[in-house]
Amino acid sequence: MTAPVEHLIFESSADLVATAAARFIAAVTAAQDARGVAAVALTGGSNGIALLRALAADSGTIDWSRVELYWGDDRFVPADDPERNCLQAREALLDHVPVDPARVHVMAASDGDFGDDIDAATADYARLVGPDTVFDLHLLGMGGEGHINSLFPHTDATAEDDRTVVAVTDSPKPPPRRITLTFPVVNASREVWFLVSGAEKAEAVAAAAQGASRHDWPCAGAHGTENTVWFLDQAAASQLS
Ligand SMILES: O=C(O)[C@H](O)[C@@H](O)[C@H](O)[C@H](O)COP(=O)(O)O
Repeated sequence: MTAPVEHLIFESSADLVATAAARFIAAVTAAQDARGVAAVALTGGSNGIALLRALAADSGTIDWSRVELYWGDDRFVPADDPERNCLQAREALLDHVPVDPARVHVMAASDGDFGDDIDAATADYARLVGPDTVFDLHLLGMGGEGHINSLFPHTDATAEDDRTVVAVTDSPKPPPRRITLTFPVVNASREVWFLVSGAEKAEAVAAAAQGASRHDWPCAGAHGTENTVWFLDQAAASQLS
C-alpha cells in the first residue's frame, strides 16, 4: 500500500509554520511515546528556521532530552559562517531548549575535526547516518528548481541509490561545497514534510504532485514510509490541479 501524501494549503507562510509547529510537537511526542527517543532531520531555509523559532517559543510536550537531531544537509564552510544550517538552528532553537548536546549531530564544518577534507567529513556523517537509520521525521525546504537537501536536478547526489551521505563540490547554488543526505535515507524516514512558500516554487510543487522524475525535480522523489506532508502557502500551491 502506498503511504498517503497530504497537501495542506495556508493563507500565509506564518499560518503554515504555526500548523507545522503544532504537528511537529504531536509527531515528536508520539515518537517518544512509541520508541522512547525521537529522531528528526532538520532543514535550513526560511520556513525551516521559522519553524524552529516557533518551537523555541512553545514546544508543548516535547522532552528535548529525548530528541536526536540531525541535518538533511549543510554547507561545508567554517563553523561560524552564518550560512551554516546548524548555526541558524542553534540560534533559532537549540540555544533555547534543553537538548542533550550528545544528541545534536551536526555535519562537520570546513574548519572542524577533518579540516578542509570534505570526503573525510562526509564519511564521518555516514558512520552516524547509515543504511539502518530511520528518522521519525525528515523536514525539507525546497528550491524553485525542486532541490531538497543539497540534491539538485541532474546531479550525482540526486542519482545516488546506495550511499546515505555524499559530498557535493559543485552545487549550482552557492556555496559550492556541501554535505547532504541522499534519497535512500530520506525515503526511509517515517514522515517527510515539505515546508514551501512562494509563487516561484509552484511549478516544482505541481511537478512533484504529478509524479515527475526525481532527476528533473528532486522534490518529486522524497516520500515518507508512513506519511508525506506538503505544507504550502497559496502561492506555492497555485499550480496544483
Ligand atoms: O541549502 C540551501 O541553499 C538552502 O538552504 C536551500 O536548500 C533552502 O532550504 C531552500 O532553497 C528553501 O529555502 P526557502 O524556504 O528559504 O525558500
